[in-house]
Amino acid sequence: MTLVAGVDSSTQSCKVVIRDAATGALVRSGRASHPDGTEVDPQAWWSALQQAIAAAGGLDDVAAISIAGQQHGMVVLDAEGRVIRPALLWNDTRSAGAARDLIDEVGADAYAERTGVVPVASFTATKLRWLRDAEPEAAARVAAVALPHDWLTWRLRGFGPAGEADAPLGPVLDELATDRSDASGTAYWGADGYDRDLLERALGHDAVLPRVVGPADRVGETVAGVVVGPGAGDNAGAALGLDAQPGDVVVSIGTSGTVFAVTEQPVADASGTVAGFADASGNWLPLIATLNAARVLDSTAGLLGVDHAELGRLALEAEPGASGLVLVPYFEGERTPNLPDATASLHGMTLGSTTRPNLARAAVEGLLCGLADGLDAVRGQGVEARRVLLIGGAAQNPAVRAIAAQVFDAPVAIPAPGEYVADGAARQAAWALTGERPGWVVELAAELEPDTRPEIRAAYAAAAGRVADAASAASIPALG
Ligand SMILES: Nc1ncnc2c1ncn2[C@@H]1O[C@H](COP(=O)(O)OP(=O)(O)O)[C@@H](O)[C@H]1O
Ligand SMILES: O=C(CO)[C@@H](O)[C@H](O)COP(=O)(O)O
Repeated sequence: MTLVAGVDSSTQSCKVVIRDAATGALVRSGRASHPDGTEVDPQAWWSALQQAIAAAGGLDDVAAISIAGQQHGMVVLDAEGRVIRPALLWNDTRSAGAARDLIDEVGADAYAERTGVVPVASFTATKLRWLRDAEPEAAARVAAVALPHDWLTWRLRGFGPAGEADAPLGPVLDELATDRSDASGTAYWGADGYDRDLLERALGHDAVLPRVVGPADRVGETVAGVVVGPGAGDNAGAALGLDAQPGDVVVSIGTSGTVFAVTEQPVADASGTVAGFADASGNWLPLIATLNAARVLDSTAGLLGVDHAELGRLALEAEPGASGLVLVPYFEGERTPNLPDATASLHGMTLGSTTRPNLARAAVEGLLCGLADGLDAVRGQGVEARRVLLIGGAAQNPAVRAIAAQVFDAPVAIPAPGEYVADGAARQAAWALTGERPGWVVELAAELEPDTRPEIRAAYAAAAGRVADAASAASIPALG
């Protein structure tokens, strides 16, 4: 049996799956946690990757590996291959002002046309601009800019800072490599490749960027001779892992909430709502992302003093609409809509509505309504949604599944529990190894017909609209 490995180095953890290259059967798996915070030393990801590989039984009998990972994180390296400062992650909003500055200088239309995206705080370019302005000495030392999966792939192949025992090949920056999907989340890459003018505007000078290789290209080998594939951004990895087809819209509820589909044509939304990313198969991946997803439930469960199972039971005890209680869940600011400084708010509190079941339900409804707005936006770019494929940690919750069928106006299919980002990376590893895209079958655990309750989204839209109005009123300077 030929084995391949796939990795998801995500925000909260590193997951490794090892599968039979021929059938896709899961042979073994492992995971390790990542530190909390929106600023993380990449060394923690490297340690977690090694722990997760060990927990999955190691790579001695594995023929190929690919790494998918959280998108956009800024990993800056000096000329000796050392990480200059902790990486700023996709959910770090300190670069919101830098995003506005870049749009003012370049224009939203020009950004959308050149890169498929309009900068928001999540994207790498804005983090580089923040570095240039806030930490100019660090910015001046930047010799190369990588993303989390690019850097891990480089380290796995034996490159790294000079003198490190686990980096025998040293700091060869030109050996950094990536794929289209992750490059497309930088806001300095477009269909024609890197846009060096946009990189220099952001960072203040040119730098080595990872070579962008094709979806099935090998980027090299590990020191032990395991073939290494290009890797991918995590959402593109999930689309590949699910083998998403036209008509499938994937909704992922992990640390981020994302809504995306694979399309043959690129998207350029100058409003910036839908990001026109690339996918991991040579196509495109229009996507919206929210900053507040599974952790809305983590937080609400903590507040109620219950575990996820009990939170779900409570939520299903309440009526649709939670008797008027609405949670607008912008705990970490928000990206869609673009409200980086927002905080979460609870609306419709009365003596009658303020119950534990209603609060549990309002949390689930709030996070799903944000994603339903995202589904509308993705559809607005011409994407057809014949069904929603619901994945990510929170998709395991029965209340999330049932309420998804009430909030989304399309059938909801729940793939069998699995790590679809890591699975996509494993498919890519098999593709790089054999030259053929695997045809592994994805099983469904459940299929739910729409049970649409429009009152849920109507109440949410009213409350979220008030939050957006208050934010824009606060940003208008007073007269006189
Ligand atoms: N049954 C559940 N109900 C609700 N949330 C859950 C459940 N199981 C896991 N989660 C949450 O899902 C998140 C992890 O999901 P995952 O897709 O692995 O995220 P990421 O890939 O961003 O690290 C955690 O916040 C975890 O608490
Ligand atoms: O910013 C985005 C997509 O644009 C996020 O989807 C990140 O890629 C983080 O993913 P998870 O850790 O939530 O899977």
